[in-house]
Amino acid sequence: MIPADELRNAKILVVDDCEDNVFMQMEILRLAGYNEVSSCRDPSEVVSLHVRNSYDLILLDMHMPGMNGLEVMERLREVEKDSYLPVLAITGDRNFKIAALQAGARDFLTKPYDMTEFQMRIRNMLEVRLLYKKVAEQGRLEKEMALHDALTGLPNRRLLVDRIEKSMQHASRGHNMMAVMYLDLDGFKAVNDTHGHGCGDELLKNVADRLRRATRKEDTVARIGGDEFVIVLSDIAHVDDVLRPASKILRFLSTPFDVASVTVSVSTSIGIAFYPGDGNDVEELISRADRALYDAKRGGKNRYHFSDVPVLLGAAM
Ligand SMILES: Nc1nc2c(ncn2[C@@H]2O[C@H](COP(=O)(O)OP(=O)(O)OP(=O)(O)O)[C@@H](O)[C@H]2O)c(=O)[nH]1
Repeated sequence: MIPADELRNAKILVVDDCEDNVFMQMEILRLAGYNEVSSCRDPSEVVSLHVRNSYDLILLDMHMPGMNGLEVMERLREVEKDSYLPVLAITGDRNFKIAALQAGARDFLTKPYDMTEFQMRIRNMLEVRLLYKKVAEQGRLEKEMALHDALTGLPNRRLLVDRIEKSMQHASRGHNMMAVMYLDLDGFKAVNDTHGHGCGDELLKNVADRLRRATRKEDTVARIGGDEFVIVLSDIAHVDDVLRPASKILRFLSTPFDVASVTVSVSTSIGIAFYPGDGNDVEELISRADRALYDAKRGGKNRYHFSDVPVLLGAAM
């Protein structure tokens, strides 16, 4: 059920060209305890007001000069993204009831209306509207959780695959390159072993923040496992477009972290693969970057290693 204070704070718009009607409805709503009620006497303003304020309920008079309630609803449908029109149609003409419902109104009141009926219908409509919003928000959160890592909030492997695909398509259209950087922290296990798993978790969150800061907004930073991260770099035209962020990341992550009241030090090794030079599909690119990462680890850690740099970037280096 919807808590009473949420109902009282629902946003309501009264639309009627007649000042007396507006006054009376506002009074009834005020007496019923609703705090967020506003009004409008010009039907042509309803859509822009709704876009700005996203009302939970619009009490809409059907007969207004210039634009009737049905026309207002038609325009509201164009802007209402989730196709739920929170409209309670008010009409003195019984023949208008069906047309109003067909146009998308959730309920109607026929004038003259009974005060109690007016209040009950408003309450019922608001309950449904607010429940609908909760369900939609829950769905959005679940979708978000399915694509993000719970600890750091970064994209997970599923979303990463999609981002790499899009970046490859973008590179292909622009006759450009993109790069996949595969990172694995050096010495992370020792942090867990010495300071505990909680401290290790905090460190991973701090690493995620620094990686975000070391990259551009349009790049994707994903966490795909324990201490493993992947970064997608789009619009690569020159080797410097990769060398610069790679060096920055090495520098950022080898700077000590203050976590859980201790200072800990790690570094990172990075393997880098390019599209189209190193592969033409997502899994191949990730696996080439992973192998390059292995070479970086074997080469002494705290460094980056290209998958196939001489072939791809010979001219640029
Ligand atoms: N705190 C924490 N630890 C994790 C998580 N997931 C995996 N781990 C641990 O992370 C460690 C990763 O192992 P390694 O990559 O071999 O550790 P490392 O010391 O960085 O090894 P090198 O890469 O060789 O330097 C393991 O000890 C895992 O148990 C997590 O979500 N939180």
